[in-house]
Amino acid sequence: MSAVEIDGLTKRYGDVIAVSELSLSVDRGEVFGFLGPNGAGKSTTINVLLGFLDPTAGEVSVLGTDVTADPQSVKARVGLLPEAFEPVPNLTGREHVAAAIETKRADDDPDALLDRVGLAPEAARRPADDYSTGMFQRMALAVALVGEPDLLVLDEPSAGLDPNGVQLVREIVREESERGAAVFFSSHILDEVERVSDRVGILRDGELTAVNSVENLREDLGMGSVVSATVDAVPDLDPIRAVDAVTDVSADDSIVRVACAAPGAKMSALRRLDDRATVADVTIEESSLEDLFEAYTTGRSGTGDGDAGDGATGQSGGGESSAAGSTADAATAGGDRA
Ligand SMILES: Nc1ncnc2c1ncn2[C@@H]1O[C@H](COP(=O)(O)OP(=O)(O)OP(=O)(O)O)[C@@H](O)[C@H]1O
Repeated sequence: MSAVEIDGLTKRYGDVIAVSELSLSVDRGEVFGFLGPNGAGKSTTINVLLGFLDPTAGEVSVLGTDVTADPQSVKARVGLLPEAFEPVPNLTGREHVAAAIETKRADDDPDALLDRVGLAPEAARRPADDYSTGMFQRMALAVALVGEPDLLVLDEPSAGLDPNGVQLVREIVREESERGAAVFFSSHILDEVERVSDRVGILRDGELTAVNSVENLREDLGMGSVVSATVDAVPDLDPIRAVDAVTDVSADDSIVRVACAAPGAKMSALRRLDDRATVADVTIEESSLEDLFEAYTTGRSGTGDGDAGDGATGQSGGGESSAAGSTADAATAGGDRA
């Protein structure tokens, strides 16, 4: 059974189509990165997923339950880190987490959760409305983790975090996925998404233009990698150009650069080069998720023959919406709050 199954989701706000005919599934234990420019429809999708908004059309089931029919039982099994989590005035960080544990009828130790997200005990005893953005984000993450949820929905989990915090989020996402939870998260930090996601979905004007692993998206667009090899003398390069999925070969005095559209081409090209010259050093530069993101959200493909914007797997329509966030949302979904 999938953790998330979205079938033909459309959400309209009056004349605005925020999400259109979006279909998507996320497996248990999978880390799914949800990307898209501002206003693409990410928060709208998340809000529907969690039962905060009703779909205009389509079906959404979470952990095998129809969200529209039974939003409460879905919320009880989901941990949510909303885009905007508003603190309860004067409530300490620890009290926020304790309230979430009570709301979810979970048996977590609040101190252990706060320790896991790196919020020091002294800080946890201070009112959360005095927290820095990063401290607040750590507390909100602890709230999301309450009750070992089967699905974690994280809207911009690294917003406001320092590099150590970003690294911590990555570790927690991995641990949760290893425990068997699905993780559905949106982020504008593409490096983070690439490091942690099994697959990514890219939304553009409410339409899902691509769903795949980053590696496969690179391959689809022909935006693979560039192998740069330092050689003693540049040989005839035609045999290297003849390797399958090699899209370009160039050289200067001692460096041969080979653009590869598929992972397998790198070693084949290198072997041929090594047969014809002495290779002293090699570096490999992968096209970044930034490049892919640009290609899929503007229709501009970087180097390859791929046709960005056609949609590798997904579909949907355009729009934008409001975020799932807020204290109340976290309370009901992931659970906290007094
Ligand atoms: N309550 C609303 N009423 C009317 N239009 C809305 C409403 N909420 C969102 N929209 C529209 O739906 C579209 C999708 O917005 P949404 O917030 O889902 O995008 P997003 O991808 O989450 O953006 P961001 O990255 O900026 O958070 C936007 O064009 C927005 O104008």
